[in-house]
This record gives sequence, C-alpha cells and structure tokens, in this order.
Amino acid sequence: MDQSKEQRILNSVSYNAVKGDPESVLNCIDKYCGQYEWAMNVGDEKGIILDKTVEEADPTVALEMGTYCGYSAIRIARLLKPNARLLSIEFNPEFIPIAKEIIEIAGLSEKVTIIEGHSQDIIPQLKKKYEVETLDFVFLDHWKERYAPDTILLEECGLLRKGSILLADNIVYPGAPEFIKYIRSNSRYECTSYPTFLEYMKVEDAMEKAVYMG
Ligand SMILES: Nc1ncnc2c1ncn2[C@@H]1O[C@H](/C=C/CNC(=O)c2cc([N+](=O)[O-])cc(O)c2O)[C@@H](O)[C@H]1O
Ligand SMILES: [Mg+2]
Repeated sequence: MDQSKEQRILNSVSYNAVKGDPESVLNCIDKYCGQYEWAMNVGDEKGIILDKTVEEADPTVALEMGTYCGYSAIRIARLLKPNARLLSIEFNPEFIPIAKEIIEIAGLSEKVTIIEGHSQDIIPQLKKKYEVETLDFVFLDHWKERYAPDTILLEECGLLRKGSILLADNIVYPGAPEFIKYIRSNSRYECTSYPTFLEYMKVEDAMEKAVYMG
C-alpha cells in the first residue's frame, strides 16, 4: 500500500528538519507543500496572521479545531508562555499519529494535547474531562460548515469569556458563509477581516478574528 500524502510530509520533516526546532519544521512543511504536494496547512503567509493573533491573545489555554498534520499546532504552541497549553481536536485517526510525530520533532509535545474525536462531541467535555475553565484563544480550521455551530456550542458550554479571541481560516476559500453571517450579525463579537492568500497558491483567501465581548 503506498504512503499517504500526510505520511510523505512526515517523512520530509523527519528527514530534513532540525529536531527540537519548530521553525525548521514549519519551513520544511512549507517547502515540501509549496514545491511538491499542496496540503491544507495554514501556511507561511496566513501563518503570520495566526502568529500575530496568538501574540495578541497571549493565551494560557488555547483550542484548535482541525489538527491535520500539526502545522498550525506548532505555529501556536511555539509562541505559548511557560505552563500555557494548546488542545487540538482531530477526528481522522490516520492524521493523529502523523501530527503527534511532527509535533514531537518540533519539540512541542509537552504543550500540545491532541484530542481524538468530533469537535461537537469534544467541546462539551472540555470543562470536566480536560479541566478547561475558559478558552483564551480558539483557531477554527476544520470543516467549514462546523465553524458556526461549534462557535455557538463554545458559547453554550460557557467556554468563552470577555476577551476570548477566535480566529477562523478560509473565510474566502473554501469559505465559511454561515459563520460570517452569524459572527458579524452578533453584537457580542467584534470582528476584523484579514484579506490574505490561500496557502501556497495565488488564490485569494481571508481570515476572520472575532473577539467575544461577553
Ligand atoms: N468536526 C471535526 N472535528 C474534528 N476534526 C475535524 C472536524 N472536521 C474536520 N476535522 C479535521 O480537520 C481537518 C479538515 C480541515 C478542513 N479544511 C479544509 O477543507 C481546507 C481546504 C482548503 N482548500 O480546499 O484549499 C484550504 C484550507 O486551508 C482548508 O482548511 C482534517 O484534519 C479533518 O480530519
Ligand atoms: Mg485552512
């Protein structure tokens, strides 16, 4: 059985990246996916917007939905202060060991907990099972039609507090129209749009920041 694209990305990282150096892991993935096989990592261009938003949030507890190969988990975790942690939800069992290995190579396994399951099932467990009080930062990068229902679920589960920052990828491509409709018409969110480009492509995309005002 020949290897999956995700396995080939891991091969490239384990062969080329410097162990314990998150930047070199990110550069390796961006080089591989930019030159050989496109993959849906947030990438180096949108990654700058992610970095800036994480620095603004300076989260103690961060959540990501859609681990995939762990690229954005590394981007987020490398910026976390000591004792801060990232929970990353992923439901595809094929991707989880690959993401874990790539995060391990980056030396960030202590800061990242990958939770296997569907976001809609995991979110209601975060308080009790994962000892979360509230989330300081949330990165949405999973199925686009889950962005809106999962945001509502985060609210309903009392996981957002005044000032919690949400950042959503792919607002233009593939697009998340229901999420945009919900978040921009809801007076409890202060929204900012960041026009940018799709990872590794000359295709327009955008990211949306939404600050929960409580
Ligand atoms: N409810 C859920 N709970 C847990 N994990 C879930 C989930 N829904 C999806 N996932 C996981 O999140 C990733 C999917 C991302 C969809 N992104 C995309 O479809 C995507 C597509 C393009 N594109 O087509 O150019 C570009 C991008 O940046 C993209 O993020 C996969 O790893 C998938 O297994
Ligand atoms: Mg994306």
